[in-house]
Amino acid sequence: AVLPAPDLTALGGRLRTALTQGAPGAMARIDDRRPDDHTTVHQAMAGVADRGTKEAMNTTGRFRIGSVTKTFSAVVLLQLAAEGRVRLDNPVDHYLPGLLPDGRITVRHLLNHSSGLYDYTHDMFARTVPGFEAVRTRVFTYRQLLDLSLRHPLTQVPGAGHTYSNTNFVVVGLLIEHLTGRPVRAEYEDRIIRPLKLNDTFYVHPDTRIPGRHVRGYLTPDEAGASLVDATEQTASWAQSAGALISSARDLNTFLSALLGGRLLPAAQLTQMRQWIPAGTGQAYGLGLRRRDLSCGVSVYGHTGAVQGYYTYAFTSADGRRSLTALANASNNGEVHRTMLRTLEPAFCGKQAK
Ligand SMILES: C[C@@H](NC(=O)[C@@H](C)NC(=O)CCCC[C@H](NC(=O)C[NH3+])C(=O)[O-])C(=O)O
Repeated sequence: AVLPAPDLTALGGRLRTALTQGAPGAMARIDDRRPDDHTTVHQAMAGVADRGTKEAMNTTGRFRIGSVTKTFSAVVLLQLAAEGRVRLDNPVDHYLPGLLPDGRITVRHLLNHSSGLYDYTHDMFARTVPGFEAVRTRVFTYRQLLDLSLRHPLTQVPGAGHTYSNTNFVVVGLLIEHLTGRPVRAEYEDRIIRPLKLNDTFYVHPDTRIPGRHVRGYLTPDEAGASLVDATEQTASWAQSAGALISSARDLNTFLSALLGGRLLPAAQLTQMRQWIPAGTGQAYGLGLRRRDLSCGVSVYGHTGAVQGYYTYAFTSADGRRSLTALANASNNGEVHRTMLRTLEPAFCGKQAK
């Protein structure tokens, strides 16, 4: 179905609102492949990419994409499933005996966040800035992150519904490395980054630097009125296969368009990825993929990301012809998060009745 033209005025308004709510900068890029197969690129930006130099926000800089990484990890595991090297409904125990405390947890439970594994980031970041400072240069093994989770009992019976947990995609990373004998970086590069020519997309863990031209990210402390913390440099080792990729608006739009356009996974696996379980009002979760149902009746597919200093929103239409990536270089700021989610409507529903 042909979508209405994006409402760029409303989109720009949302970005400016995010600035009034505390984001140093915000931007959005829409790639729109029309029926005649010409692609139009729309861009909007506001504020600064760097509070020190006052460099203007831009849509070409690289940034930390947080949990949008989970969609990349899910694609790798689903490609392995297509190659017959893993079965989604096998228990994780079948591949990694004794790793998890409950033999009922399957590979699918990891990918749709229904395993019940406790999310260790709840403890790690209970106090936002001290928690970040304690881990920003640390390097964790997957096993250490899993051990932090296993200090807590399962939060639910495996398969009993969607309960989001970063731990699930740490185990996915462990599983990918076990099945392939290679680091997840090599699998991202060989299966996604190189084939799609994602030249702004990197997995540099545990290096703390963002390669090349990038947007600086600013963490909002819990204490009202406290100064923003420049969180640009970190190992992101607390996240790894759950959130440590670096990318750009162009590359994420290319990635999601290719994914929903059927150019990354065989049809059978894309169908599995779109097996939805409810995940809140107008939301559902598939396998490493979020679905959001917009007010105009359009559903969009992708993922959000929240890593210190960066909020990412990356979604595409059902056929992958229109993709939006929006970024605010702020985090731990609920108002900015809610405002940036409201870039989806102008991007995919166009002009709304006032
Ligand atoms: C939401 C998003 N999830 C992610 O991107 C994952 C990688 N991030 C988190 O789980 C939040 C970590 C804390 C961020 C910190 N917050 C705090 O420290 C709060 N005390 C911050 O906002 O920077 C998703 O899946 O959609």
